[in-house]
Amino acid sequence: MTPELMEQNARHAEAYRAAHPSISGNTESGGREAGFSRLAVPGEVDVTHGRILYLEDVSVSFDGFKAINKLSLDIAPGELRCIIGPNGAGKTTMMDIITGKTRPDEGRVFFGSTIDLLRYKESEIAQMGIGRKFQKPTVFEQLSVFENLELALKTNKAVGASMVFKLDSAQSDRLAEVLHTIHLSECVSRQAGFLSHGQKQWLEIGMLLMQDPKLLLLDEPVAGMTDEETERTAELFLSLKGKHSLMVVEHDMSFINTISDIVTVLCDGSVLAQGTLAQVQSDERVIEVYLGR
Ligand SMILES: Nc1ncnc2c1ncn2[C@@H]1O[C@H](COP(=O)(O)OP(=O)(O)OP(=O)(O)O)[C@@H](O)[C@H]1O
Repeated sequence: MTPELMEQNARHAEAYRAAHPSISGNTESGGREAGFSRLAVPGEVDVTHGRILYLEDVSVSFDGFKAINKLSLDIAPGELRCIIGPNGAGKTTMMDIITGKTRPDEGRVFFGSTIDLLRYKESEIAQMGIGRKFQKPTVFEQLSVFENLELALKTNKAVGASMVFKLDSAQSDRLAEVLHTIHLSECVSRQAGFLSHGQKQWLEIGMLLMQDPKLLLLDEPVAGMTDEETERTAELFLSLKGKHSLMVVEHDMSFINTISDIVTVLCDGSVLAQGTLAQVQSDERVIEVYLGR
């Protein structure tokens, strides 16, 4: 992480806090005011109440063990929310619930103000515009960067199951834009199997971006990356926020420091603390369970 990049985001966070004085370490709503607010349009996610994602009193147990325990959390449109917490805190399970992989025993999970995610299947939730990136990159190693991105469009229902697939000009433009965003314009013909670990992660993020997701859930995106790749990933995420909403689970505090506005600390399946990184880092409870003394 260069000092310039950290400084740049520190300035950004400062400006953000100045513009949103209601954000404090203890707000349940976190960065609710952080993003843009749009009028409700039929077929679009209704974010007129300033929330793209809303979880209320969500619980799930596995064999009697409460992995998620009355978890309440919300995210503003365009926000980049960082989630930290000790191993077993429930971070992955929370993402499983949002994406429909795991059904909670109780609670409410809404996408915007009107879409009750608990009524939909995992595939339907993905189609709605919630993209998920798991820790390990899962690109098609035999295919080129271009073909991987093209394939991401083919999986979009709107394209249909046509055997002969040709990009229209809008799709070509989108692909070029995504290539640029993920810093892979120069590797467009390279076979994905020959990319570095970081480049594979960016390619997979690019595949999600091809479908223009409204919300991106990213699980430990910089694990295994070099310092330079981590830095470029920070730049990438900062460039995505505002256009997309992002939820990033990470353990790398330097990375979190560079990208975060609001950090939510999960512990024992619920929110232990929330605020700027500096606020949660000085919270005795967080130091006790996660950051160490
Ligand atoms: N399908 C399952 N069956 C049984 N227990 C589970 C299941 N999924 C998760 N758990 C348990 O729930 C708790 C929360 O797990 P989860 O993977 O969500 O934590 P996490 O915060 O993502 O941890 P890490 O940082 O290690 O990835 C853990 O104790 C885990 O063992």
